[in-house]
Formats: sequence, C-alpha cells, structure tokens
Amino acid sequence: MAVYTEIGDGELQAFLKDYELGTLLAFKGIAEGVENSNYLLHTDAGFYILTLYERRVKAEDLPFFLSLLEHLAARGIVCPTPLKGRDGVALRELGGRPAAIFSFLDGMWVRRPQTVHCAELGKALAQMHEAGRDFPMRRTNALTVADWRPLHEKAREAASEPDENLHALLSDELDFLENNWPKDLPAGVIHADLFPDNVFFLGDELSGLIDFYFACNDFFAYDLAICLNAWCFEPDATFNVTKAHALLSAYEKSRPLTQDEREALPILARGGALRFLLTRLYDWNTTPPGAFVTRKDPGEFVRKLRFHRDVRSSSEYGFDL
Ligand SMILES: Nc1ncnc2c1ncn2[C@@H]1O[C@H](COP(=O)(O)OP(=O)(O)O)[C@@H](O)[C@H]1O
Ligand SMILES: N[C@@H](CCOP(=O)(O)O)C(=O)O
Repeated sequence: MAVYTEIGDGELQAFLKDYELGTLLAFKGIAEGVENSNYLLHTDAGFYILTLYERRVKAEDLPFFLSLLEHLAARGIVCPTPLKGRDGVALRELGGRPAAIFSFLDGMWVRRPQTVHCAELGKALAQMHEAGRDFPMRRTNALTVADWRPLHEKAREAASEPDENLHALLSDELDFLENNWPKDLPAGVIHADLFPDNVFFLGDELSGLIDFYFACNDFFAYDLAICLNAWCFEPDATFNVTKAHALLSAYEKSRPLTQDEREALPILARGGALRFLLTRLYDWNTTPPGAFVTRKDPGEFVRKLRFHRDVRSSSEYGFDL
C-alpha cells in the first residue's frame, strides 16, 4: 500500500493498548498498494498489518469488508483476518481514519506471473466464489457500468491537458458497454481487484489473497475477466492464450462456467479494462503531491482495451466461447 496518513510512535503505542498483541518493537509504512495506508507492525508476539482506510473506501462499507474476511477465513480461504481489541471490536479509529489490524500473511506477490501461477489463481478464485455463497451481507458494486461515464467525466476534468483521442475512444466504448452489458449471469461475492499484487505465493503455491476493498456482489465471470486482464497479458500487451487457458480450466474444476458466462467473457473483459483504465486515469491526475505511493499507468489498460475491441475470433482468446 501507500501511506497517506502518518502515524507517530506514541499514537500507535496508545492505540495498541486496546489489543493483546504484545509490545511494539518496530513499525514501518508499506510503499505498495494504492488505496489505503498500511503499516507493518512488529511486536514481541509477531507481525501484523495495520490499515488506515483512505479516500475511496466508504466507512459504511467497512463492516461488509471485515465480516467478509472473517467469513472467508472461516471457510478455509487464506486471507487477512481482522483482529479484535480487548472489547471484541475490530474496526477502530487512528489518526482520524477508520483503522483495523490484520493477521500477517506469508508470501510474496509475483512480478511476472507464469502459467503455473495463473492455474493457482483460477483454483483459488473459484474456491473464493464458492466460499462466499452463504455470506449474508451484500454490497453493490460501486464501479460498474453505470458508474463509468461519470468517472470518465471526472477523469477528463481532472486532466490539465486532456488527450482528446483517448477520450473519444472511451466515449465510444462507454456507448457500446452501456448498450450491451449482460443483465443476468450467475452472481455472488467477487473480489473485483485480484491483480498479481493482491495474491501471495510461496514458491509456485498460492499462499493468500489480500485487499478485498473492492469486493462486492456482481457476476462471478466479471471477476474472472478482471483476472484475465491482470494476469494473462505480456508486457508488450500481447494476450497469452496459454495463461488464459490455465486460469479458466483451473477455475472450472471447482466451478464450471455456464454457456452464457463463457459467451459474455469478451464484453466483461472490455468492461474490466475500461474500469481500471478510468480509475488509473483519475488517480494519475488527482493523487496528492508528496503521497508515498506509486501511481499506476493508465496506458497499460488502453492497450488491453484496444486488444479486446479488435478481437475478431475466439481463437485469439485461446478458449471456446
Ligand atoms: N495481511 C497481510 N499480510 C502481509 N502483507 C500484507 C497484508 N496486507 C497488506 N500487506 C502488504 O501491504 C501491501 C498493500 O496492501 P493492499 O491491501 O494491496 O493495499 P491497498 O488497499 O492500498 O491496495 C501489500 O502489497 C503487502 O505488501
Ligand atoms: N489494482 C488496481 C489498483 C488498486 O490498487 P490495489 O493496490 O488496491 O490493488 C490497478 O492495478 O489499477
């Protein structure tokens, strides 16, 4: 993650008095991530992650996220578990932000995912979808097709010199997606941001999923499409059909796709590409100066979107539609 809110030693020590997590030995801000402020805490009882929720996370959504993590962990999905204070409450406040402490997960994210990682991801994604089926809370996706046009407007307004060719492309894509977005596909709790930096591995084995702060109720196949975009393109923007096949076939071992889901994958992938392109474009122009964060390149998703728009045959995806 990034660090937007700085925390002092004394403040953190006082905060930790409400927990039974031992004595603080050291702590440091984590540079990775984009959305929230994260710190690695080292106490004499072990390692923990402290998260302070920042601008895009709404306070009213936090009970959904924290309960979801508890629910998934109880069903064997390896994800951060919210830790409760002495009063039994996990969601607290620190530095003027909502805050919570989580279990630390071992592993590293993979910078250049290979086919074996895509297969592990497919298996874990299907298991997560199944584990979420009996989760009783609901959260509407706040970044779905109806939200993209207003976000496009905001991103365009935020740019000091808007790229009019790009905005024409986005406008055209929005017209297409608004008219063709699927209405009725199998749905449930999805992660909605399962990029390589949110999946930990120990060697070639998946060891945990993190960063559930876009999780919501939406089409399962949309989650799969987000993963195809995030994991199956090479740095030169070519689509790797072997990785896509590995991801899909591992997913289908636990949760076979319906024919409607399969046929919807190309448009879901277009929508997924546009969604991340828009948030990256907006963030590019609005990230506070001096924030301890690495902005992500919107151009990567322009190239992915163009690929999907140009596909003429399912063989370009490497799987039957
Ligand atoms: N439970 C965890 N265990 C270990 N490391 C974690 C954990 N949660 C977060 N991290 C570290 O913090 C980084 C950012 O976390 P992330 O949830 O992706 O932040 P953001 O919400 O800002 O995107 C991760 O890349 C990882 O290094
Ligand atoms: N995965 C998104 C950005 C969200 O950041 P994260 O650190 O919360 O995954 C992207 O790549 O645009």
